Amino acid sequence: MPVAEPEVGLKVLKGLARERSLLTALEIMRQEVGPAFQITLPGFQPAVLVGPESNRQILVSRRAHFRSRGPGDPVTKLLRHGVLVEDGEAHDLFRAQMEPVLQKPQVVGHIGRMQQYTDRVAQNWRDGTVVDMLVEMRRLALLIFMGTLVDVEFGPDMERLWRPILRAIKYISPGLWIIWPDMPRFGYARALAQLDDYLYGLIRERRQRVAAEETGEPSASTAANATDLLTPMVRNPAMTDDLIRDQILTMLIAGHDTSTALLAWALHLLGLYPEIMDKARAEVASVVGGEDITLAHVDRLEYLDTVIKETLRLYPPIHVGNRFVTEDTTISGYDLTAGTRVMASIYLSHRDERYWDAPQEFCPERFGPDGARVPPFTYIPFGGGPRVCIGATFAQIEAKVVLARLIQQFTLTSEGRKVHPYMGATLEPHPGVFLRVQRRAGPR
Ligand code: HEM
Repeated sequence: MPVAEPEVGLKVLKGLARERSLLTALEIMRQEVGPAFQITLPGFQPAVLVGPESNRQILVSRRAHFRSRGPGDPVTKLLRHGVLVEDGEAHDLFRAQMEPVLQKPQVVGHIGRMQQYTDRVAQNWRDGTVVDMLVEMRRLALLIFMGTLVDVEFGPDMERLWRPILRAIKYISPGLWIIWPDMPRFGYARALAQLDDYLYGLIRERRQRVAAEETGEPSASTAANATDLLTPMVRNPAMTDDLIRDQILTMLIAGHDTSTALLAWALHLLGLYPEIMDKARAEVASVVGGEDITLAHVDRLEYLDTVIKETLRLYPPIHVGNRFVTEDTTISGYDLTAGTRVMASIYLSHRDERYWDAPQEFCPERFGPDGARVPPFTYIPFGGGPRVCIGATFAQIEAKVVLARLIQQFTLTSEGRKVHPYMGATLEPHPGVFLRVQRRAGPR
């Protein structure tokens, strides 16, 4: 596997110091070394692979030569037997259990609630003030995820659980643990226990609700044709409280932190490019007008769809597919020995000059009818193959509803503050997305 010459190493260090972003380091390595390279830091020597052929082999054709997580990985420690951690049969069983709720016919049933939650968050914005959309979109993504996919009102618990959730995200974000897997992690235990208390409490309540329905007692909602993730799990005798906790926490983290990033990036880019914002607004005005958003509108918001796709290209919230080689294998002609950490760089594939025109530019039109096509597995914001994102449909519908509603209701203008991508659990706009909000006059 190619490695960087010392002078490239120097360039990388300079880039790091200038941009304060590890992505800059990866971009310099890609430019100087090529689409496959090995990082050679003490204790951290992943093989980084870029481009459709590598992506296809890692995600599909040679996937049996990899596993997703190491035992010392904080993701494994936190999410235990969650679908994101498990491989093989256990993975397939958990996944099959959750998939029906995440199909389009079920997800579109949540459009009304997605919009209501958007209104609820936005009603606290004071006209003319500057709002940090990174924070607001997290609030919203949490309300939407819990309200629709867990069927629980999260509002009353938001403030109490805000910090524990951020601690859980920090716990799994890249850090020193990558080179020192057993390092002591102070300052997390209490927050994570608080989150667990909440989740186990939810499971207990749901078991009671389902039991009450089965004995014919009246209850708040019907579990029989549930469209949430929790109720069917509670009904499944094979699912213990621990296993359910692992799946719900997995989905809560994977399902809201990514949406937070996507929505915040999209608003950042729309704020930065007023002419693209104007086009999106014109489309929302002509398709939705002053009405509430319905499935028919969602399907017809084609330009907004390209804005979302292009946002995911430039700033994929999950910017890398991490794998470990379990048996010696070859990817794109490079030999990889068992035990090697492999990073399929979604970020670099999405900016690969071999496949994209002007890859650094924000240009939604490239996903429109006249845009140039790229080879399969070049654009993989949701991964691919059997581990493709289980929430991809949900996330895309949610993004459209939220953005369309905000564009319909508000004029959003950028404060022009510099933003850079920060590698947390997801790729986040750092230090935040500061937009001035002005409620639009006219019919609601
Ligand atoms: C913009 C939003 C989202 C993005 C960009 C995204 C991206 C991804 C990517 C790239 C993967 C594959 C990772 C890999 O192969 O290593 C993935 C997997 C996953 N995503 Fe998402 N995701 C999003 C939203 C969601 C939502 C809303 C949920 C849940 C409701 C979710 C749950 C999961 C789970 C559980 C997996 C693991 C699937 C498996 O291993 O079988 N994601 N996601």
